[in-house]
Amino acid sequence: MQDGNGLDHLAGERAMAQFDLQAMKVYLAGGQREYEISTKMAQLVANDPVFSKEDRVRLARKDLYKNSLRKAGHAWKTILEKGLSEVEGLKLRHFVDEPTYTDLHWGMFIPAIKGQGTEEQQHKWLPLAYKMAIIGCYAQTELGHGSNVQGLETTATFDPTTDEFIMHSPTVTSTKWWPGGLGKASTHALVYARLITDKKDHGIHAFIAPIRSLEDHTPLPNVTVGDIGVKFGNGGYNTMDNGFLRFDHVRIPRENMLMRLATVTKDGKYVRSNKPRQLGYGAMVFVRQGIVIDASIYLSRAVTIAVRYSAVRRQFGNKDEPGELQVIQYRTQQSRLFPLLATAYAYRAVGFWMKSLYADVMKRLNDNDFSTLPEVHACTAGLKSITTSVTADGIEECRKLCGGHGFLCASGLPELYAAYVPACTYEGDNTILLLQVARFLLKTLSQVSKVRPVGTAAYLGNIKQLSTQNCKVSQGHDWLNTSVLLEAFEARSARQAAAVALRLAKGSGSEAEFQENTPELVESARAHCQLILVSKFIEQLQTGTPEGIRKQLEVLCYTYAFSQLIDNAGDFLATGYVTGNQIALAKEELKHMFDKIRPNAVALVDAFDHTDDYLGSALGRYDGDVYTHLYKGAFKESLNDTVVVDGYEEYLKPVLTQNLWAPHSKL
Ligand SMILES: CC/C=C\C/C=C\C/C=C\C/C=C\C/C=C\C/C=C/C(=O)SCCNC(=O)CCNC(=O)[C@H](O)C(C)(C)COP(=O)(O)OP(=O)(O)OC[C@H]1O[C@@H](n2cnc3c(N)ncnc32)[C@H](O)[C@@H]1OP(=O)(O)O
Ligand SMILES: Cc1cc2nc3c(=O)[nH]c(=O)nc-3n(C[C@H](O)[C@H](O)[C@H](O)COP(=O)(O)OP(=O)(O)OC[C@H]3O[C@@H](n4cnc5c(N)ncnc54)[C@H](O)[C@@H]3O)c2cc1C
Repeated sequence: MQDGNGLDHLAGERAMAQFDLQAMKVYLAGGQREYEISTKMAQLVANDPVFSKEDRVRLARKDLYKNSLRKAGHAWKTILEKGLSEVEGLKLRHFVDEPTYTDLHWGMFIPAIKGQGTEEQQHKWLPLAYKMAIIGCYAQTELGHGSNVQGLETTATFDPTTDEFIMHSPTVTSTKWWPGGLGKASTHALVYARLITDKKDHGIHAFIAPIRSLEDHTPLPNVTVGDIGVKFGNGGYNTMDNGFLRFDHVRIPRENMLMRLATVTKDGKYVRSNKPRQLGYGAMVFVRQGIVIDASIYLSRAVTIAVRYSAVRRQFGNKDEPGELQVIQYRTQQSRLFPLLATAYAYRAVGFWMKSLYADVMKRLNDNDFSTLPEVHACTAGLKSITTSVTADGIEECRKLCGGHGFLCASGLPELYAAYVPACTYEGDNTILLLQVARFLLKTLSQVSKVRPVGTAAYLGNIKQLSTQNCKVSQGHDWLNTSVLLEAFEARSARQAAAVALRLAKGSGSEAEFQENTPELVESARAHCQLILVSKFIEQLQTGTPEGIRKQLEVLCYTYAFSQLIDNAGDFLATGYVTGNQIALAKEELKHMFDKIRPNAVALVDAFDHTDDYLGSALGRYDGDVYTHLYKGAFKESLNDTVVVDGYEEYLKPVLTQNLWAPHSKL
């Protein structure tokens, strides 16, 4: 979508494209309707001055937060006034492009009530939440515990004499700490606390606690609440009011405990339902599945900036060609940049698949079928972990790929990184999540002779064959076969998992031995997730991709798979499945893929359809007019508000005119 001044410095690049750009845009948007909604919402946001992102990195925290409240309020008003649908509203929020309290309200508070509330409770709370008459957050993490949910200390003690729970924060470490939207905006918190009835601790359950007055927004009696402070980077995640919260024996009605998974009766009896307690983690699973597509979006933004800039930027040259070379011509630039481009495409395809996986498990849960829950948990946890780690590192790599100018906030990359990098921690620390995948793999392997693995773990059913047969590639083009590639990833993953499982099986089964093997367990989980990513990219590509884009997607798919193979060559070699020579052949094939991407590179990032407003980058502009806009941008810098800097009289002038230190100088 062009919104520059008409002069297209990248026109030559675009003329080289060999695929149907429009069809690719529609594919990446997830369909024609999604594409149209996206286009409409992007324009709506770009044309509304309230949503301007200008100066965000220069604002002081108070102003930044107030402006973010203004935008969130305006977004809600726009949704209501224009009668936007849910999908349109979500897209509008997406283009407003800053973390805010409504994310937690819609993304976690409401899903948790839906998943854990009884019908009666949903009836009571959801209408209020849907019209935003209350604002909710998800208050799970505490100062002392985040990953270890079972270690949370906040208590909810039932008092049968008044039919109430007493919410209490018994220690400093029990202070709720981090929940987004809690600090300043929320009126209600979904609090995870230890349920205690008749002195018995039943473990962690969810409660809806009112925390601020609906009259004047002041904290309710005996509630201490506020913002935890400035976070990493300028702008970035600082638009969010991550908060702290303490209760001092605060009473809430018994009905405020979400009772779909367990109930407390009026006389204080605790009754568990026959549903798995892990459903209490449902809101996390929901967000984790959404994070995969989100990773693709963030990575594609960074890659769009780096590809366009690399096509504009010229350095050095060679005696065979006149003028200087575009840096995108350099093999080293291509070998750092094109795999990231392919990764953004891979995550988009896998993100679409995740949505269908999630829809399927929700349907099953409604029918009381819990059989696929462990696999879905492993998939969402594992792919959340891998995709956020790679994306955060990928954004930083794109910054470096843009040289010095990438370090300027005008490139858009520092703020993008600051906003994105906490995704490696929230919704589950990435190592903790890989350990969950590893536990799932160990369990699957331990039962493999009795229970045939299904879904993404099905390949483990062929463990014998995968452990004995080696890769048959003898020439480069042998790698250009998706079955050959898939088998390589399956064999590597199966062998890594089997090796660590065997080592553990030979031991005493102690927790210490498990701990000793956690680095290998994490590596085997990563191998399993990389297999899922490669296999689902291939699968998506083979199911109904339009003709005009299939070839390019194939090139990207091979690029992704080869670069994964090469980046993890050590693991592949250590399993004995491939030889050094086979890896070398894959490297050559990867270079051929780079040659195929090169003429399409700019069009492939155009296909993500990020507007200039959304990208917010002088380097990634659609028209490639980088230097004019970097130069113009410098005049927006507040230090340049005056020609002579504020501070000259007090601090510069004495240095320049009084020669204060000169008599003592040895120079
Ligand atoms: C940017 C967002 C992008 C897109 C999202 C799209 C839409 C949503 C829109 C907006 C969202 C808005 C904003 C998001 C941004 C930030 C918000 C951040 C929020 C948070 O961070 S909330 C707090 C998150 N906290 C965690 O993730 C904690 C991590 N810890 C855990 O998950 C658990 O404690 C852990 C590590 C799994 C251990 O739990 P526990 O001790 O209870 O279990 P065990 O280890 O004993 O395991 C028991 C058993 O249960 C299985 N299991 C564990 N978890 C799950 C699960 N979630 N589902 C199913 N099953 C689970 C486990 O495997 C064991 O099985 P086994 O007995 O071995 O068979
Ligand atoms: C921006 C942001 C927004 C957030 N929003 C929310 C929110 O809305 N609601 C909410 O409730 N929470 C929220 N959180 C909290 C977040 O979910 C937790 O920070 C996260 O789950 C990690 O937990 P932790 O901080 O306790 O890390 P820790 O578990 O203390 O991790 C510290 C280190 O120890 C390692 N480690 C810990 N245990 C093990 C182990 N068993 N084996 C090996 N290594 C281990 C980890 O890998 C990590 O390297 C947010 C956090 C951030 C940064």
